[in-house]
Amino acid sequence: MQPKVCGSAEPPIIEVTGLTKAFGRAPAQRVALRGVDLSVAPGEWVAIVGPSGCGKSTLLHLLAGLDTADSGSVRLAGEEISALSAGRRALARRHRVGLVFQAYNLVPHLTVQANVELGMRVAGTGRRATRARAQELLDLLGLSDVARALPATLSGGQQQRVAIARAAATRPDVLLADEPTGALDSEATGTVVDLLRTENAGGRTVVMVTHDYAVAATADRIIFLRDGKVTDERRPRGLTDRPGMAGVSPTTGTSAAAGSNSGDGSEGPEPAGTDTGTGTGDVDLLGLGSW
Ligand SMILES: Nc1ncnc2c1ncn2[C@@H]1O[C@H](COP(=O)(O)OP(=O)(O)OP(=O)(O)O)[C@@H](O)[C@H]1O
Repeated sequence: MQPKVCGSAEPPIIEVTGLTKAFGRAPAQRVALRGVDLSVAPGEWVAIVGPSGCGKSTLLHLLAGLDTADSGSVRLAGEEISALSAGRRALARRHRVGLVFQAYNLVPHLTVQANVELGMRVAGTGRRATRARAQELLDLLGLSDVARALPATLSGGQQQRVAIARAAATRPDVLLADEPTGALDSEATGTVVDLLRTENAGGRTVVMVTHDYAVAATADRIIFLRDGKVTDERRPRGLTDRPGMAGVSPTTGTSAAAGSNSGDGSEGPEPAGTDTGTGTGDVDLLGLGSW
């Protein structure tokens, strides 16, 4: 499936206007979002990047309906979720959204497999289909060996992959992922990016927050957030030219984004020879300056 672009005839699956959010009260108030507008087309893959504390996770939480904004609107598939009660927001989320939290939020007393199956069971998916889908994701993410283990016995990277498998399991319309590769080495990062690409190709809209230049560069579009505002957006490569991350090391700098521009008018990466991303912020994959 060809990723779609905002501005296409189809209405956006996510539409955010004038979103503001602050925490606490003056003088200790922290303003997280200061009027964010964002449209995401169905089937699009968007990366949200920006410095620590600029509001990325807050935005993701509001998109998921986990929290409410002080003002502004969040429409998910045309439904104004900011106006819903917490219970109705939870229902909208359950039907449409898969969430990968920064803290994973796995259920500690359930095995890896049971965690991955959880959403499907809640949704009433049949037993055989549930097993098959869980097995497929565990295989893809290299977790089959730990299917019967409890989350606490896994490494951080393994737990992160379980969280991703759980979020993707129900084939939600929208996958929202907060730092989905934050705890992973370069090989596992490639595996997760490949999985996100597969899910995206299957029609899922993906919105991910990331600090990793190379991971951001795999998206159709990168949104830059700073001080609670969208300051820029870029298309790291042509929409018809989506080189894989498999075999590409985001930590050694041979990035997917170092491929050629497709010449379709989208904004290309820095020319070959430019240092590529490491996730440590020491080189500048897209010529973006510091985030
Ligand atoms: N529950 C909360 N209570 C108080 N302040 C909060 C809360 N959540 C976020 N903030 C504040 O809102 C601002 C934005 O936080 P947010 O977590 O959205 O940033 P971020 O860009 O995701 O950061 P990071 O990259 O470090 O995860 C920060 O100043 C943060 O301290």
